[in-house]
Amino acid sequence: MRIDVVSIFPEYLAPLELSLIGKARQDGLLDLRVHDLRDFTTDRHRTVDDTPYGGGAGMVMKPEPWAQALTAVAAEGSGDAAGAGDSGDARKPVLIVPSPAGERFTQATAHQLAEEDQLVFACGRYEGIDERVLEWAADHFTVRPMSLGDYVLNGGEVAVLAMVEAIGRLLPGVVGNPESLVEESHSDGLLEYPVYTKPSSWRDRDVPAVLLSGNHGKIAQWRRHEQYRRTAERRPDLLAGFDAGTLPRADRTAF
Ligand SMILES: Nc1nc2cc(Br)ccc2s1
Repeated sequence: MRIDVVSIFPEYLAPLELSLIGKARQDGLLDLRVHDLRDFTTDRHRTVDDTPYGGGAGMVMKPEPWAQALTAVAAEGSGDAAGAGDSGDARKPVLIVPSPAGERFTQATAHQLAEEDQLVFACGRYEGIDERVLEWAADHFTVRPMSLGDYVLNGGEVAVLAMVEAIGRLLPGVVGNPESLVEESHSDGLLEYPVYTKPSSWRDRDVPAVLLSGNHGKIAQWRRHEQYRRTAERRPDLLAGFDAGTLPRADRTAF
């Protein structure tokens, strides 16, 4: 997979050189490139913003630098994709625009995006990007404004760090033990169960006895119960679409 990130603060994306994602890049499992939007300006001041039509506070990101940057990264990516296979049927790259006004990014979204050939992340700043950029981009990209939650940041970079990690860790070979991707929060519609390690008694708090029993059937049942209990307590909204029939019988009406 190829990922391009366009930002006026490319150094914000430096954490993507570390840890699992950094190693995936070194191992050639992920081709991630960060671009400075100002490199696509043409004036001596490398201007990327201007005042909003209709008035109001703050500044809006100018359209032309974005069009230049997105055209460049799409062209680079299509060259890679064409090289990847003789079919030449590379899909349009996906343009992900972090925004409080976007669709909700979930674990399901991460799995879906991990299947794409190229992702391009456009990091807005100020009051946002001129809307005509997203309209224009629809001819060249699948455009997806994306929200991590109902709060406002100062720019899209922090959201991109989170999404790239959530997507990158799903790529083949990135996580050492793929099994660890299976029992995670949201992987089966529920929150994950609590985990424990040595010592079995710590500051007068004991590990649940079932986990020391060696009875794998009971352990699996206890873990499922805990997933459901936690989800009912912390995220009842997730239970709306959940099939309780997959629960141990005693749990089906317990909450
Ligand atoms: N939650 C989010 N807030 C923001 C703010 C700006 Br400015 C750009 C992107 C995002 S995503």
